[in-house]
Amino acid sequence: MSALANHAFAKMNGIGNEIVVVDLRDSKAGVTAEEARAVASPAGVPYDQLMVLQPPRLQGTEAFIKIYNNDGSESGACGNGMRCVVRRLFEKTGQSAATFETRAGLLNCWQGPAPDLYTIDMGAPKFGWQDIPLAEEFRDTRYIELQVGPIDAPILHSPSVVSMGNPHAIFWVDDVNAYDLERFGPLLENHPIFPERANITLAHIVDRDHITMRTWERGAGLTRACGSAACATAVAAARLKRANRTVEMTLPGGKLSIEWRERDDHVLMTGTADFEYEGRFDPALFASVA
Ligand SMILES: N[C@H](CCC[C@H](N)C(=O)O)C(=O)O
Repeated sequence: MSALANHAFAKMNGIGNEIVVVDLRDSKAGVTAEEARAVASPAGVPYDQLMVLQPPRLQGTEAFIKIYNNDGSESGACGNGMRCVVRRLFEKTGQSAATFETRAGLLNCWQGPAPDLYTIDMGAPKFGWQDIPLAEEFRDTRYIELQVGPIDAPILHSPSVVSMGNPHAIFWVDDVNAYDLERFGPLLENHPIFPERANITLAHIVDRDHITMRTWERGAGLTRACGSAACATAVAAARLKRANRTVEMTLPGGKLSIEWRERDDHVLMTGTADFEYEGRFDPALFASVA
């Protein structure tokens, strides 16, 4: 039987990014892609990302976290999901700081500057074409050659690309709502230039301190917020010298503050996390899962 049958979960969201948190630290079991998809089914607890806490592998960490998209694929990073995990831990233990391990490395997290704010150190961005990864060499990833639409009149073109532990492409536009992201998102997410697919963001630099954005997520589709995309966008804008290293990001679901710290190149993301409800998974969800 699935380890998730009757297991407790928490439904949360990070500025509208739908998150389910499952604590499997007391179990040897992991979650398969099939189980992750079963949870995401309409009869389950639909989510953008499923955050699974597994027993810590390294001393000084709270847990090893596996991050699933609702299509069952795994991601190395999920900024909004991390704030949800952190809020839940802090509320249960009274801690105000914690370190977690994910596929992309160690993440330090702490209570933000107000009681409802949480800060995640998302680590250093990577810009090398092999790091994103891209399928072919681009020396300068501040803009890469990629477009959708007619060759002589592209609708979207020349994105910046960044890895935040997961792949991001950011298209700079004047109005993030003027494009049919639901149509272009899947084409760009699955473009052969991105061998591991990519999260696709439309971003508008309002001024040096403020950016508006919308994201089509790899493996999850349109979401109300993508924290790692907010980090990637802030970094890409600063790299182009079009924004400051500390910026406020406006996403469909709310706001995030991003600081790309000079001292160590790390990206700090601060925002809220909301608890919605908790429950136990219906075993029937996993009936057809091996
Ligand atoms: N919503 C998440 C990102 C999920 C990333 C995922 N879509 C991928 O890279 O596969 C965030 O807040 O950072």
